[in-house]
Amino acid sequence: MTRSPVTTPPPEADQPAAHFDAPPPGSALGSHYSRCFGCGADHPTGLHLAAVTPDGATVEAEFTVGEAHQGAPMLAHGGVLAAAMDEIIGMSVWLFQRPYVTARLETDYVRPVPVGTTLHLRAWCNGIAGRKAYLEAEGRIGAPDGPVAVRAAALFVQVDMEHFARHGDAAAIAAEHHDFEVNP
Ligand SMILES: CCCCCCCCCC(=O)SCCNC(=O)CCNC(=O)[C@H](O)C(C)(C)COP(=O)(O)OP(=O)(O)OC[C@H]1O[C@@H](n2cnc3c(N)ncnc32)[C@H](O)[C@@H]1OP(=O)(O)O
Repeated sequence: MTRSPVTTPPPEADQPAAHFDAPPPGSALGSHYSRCFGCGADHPTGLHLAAVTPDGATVEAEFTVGEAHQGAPMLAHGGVLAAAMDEIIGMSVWLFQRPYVTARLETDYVRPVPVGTTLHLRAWCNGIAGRKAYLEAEGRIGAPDGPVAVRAAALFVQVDMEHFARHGDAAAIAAEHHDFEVNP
């Protein structure tokens, strides 16, 4: 992965550890918002990613590129692929049971991804320093050990729930959302 210093954990970063209340190994993570473009079941044209954590430390999901996702003829749009990477990384910080948002997302496009391809997405955290989480993801063609098509590195920053309540409906967020434990 070509990564800038912004998405590289500093030497003093802590090793990430899942929250005691995080989804256990082998379980599905569910959607963080039903109308989310990345994971919401109610989004009419979204990516509909459904992530699982096989081990409590990484998350995985599959994304099949459809005709609605084209950039060049019969090839996936780079922005859609970046959205998929953002989403799978966003799901991986769920393991910490704290609200984070993307501050920076860096993406390497390694191979073209034709319509009809199933990308196997995987994300994990490389370190946490204060409010900052340093994360990475990859998308492989056709199988979990298939050729890498996309890589991403990201800096996510922890926020409080007010961040979302300022623009969304606070009651609706509370009704469908996990109760994040901000001070475990
Ligand atoms: C209901 C639950 C829903 C769950 C949501 C899942 C989301 C899925 C992923 C997404 O798509 S999120 C949507 C896209 N992202 C955004 O809309 C975030 C927009 N940006 C912001 O809201 C603010 O800029 C941000 C919260 C990221 C930071 O603002 P703050 O005022 O809270 O913090 P500050 O600016 O002091 O930055 C904190 C630290 O992060 C660093 N930082 C922030 N943004 C950075 C950046 N872009 N690049 C590099 N460093 C950055 C900043 O330098 C600083 O470092 P130090 O602590 O070392 O001084």
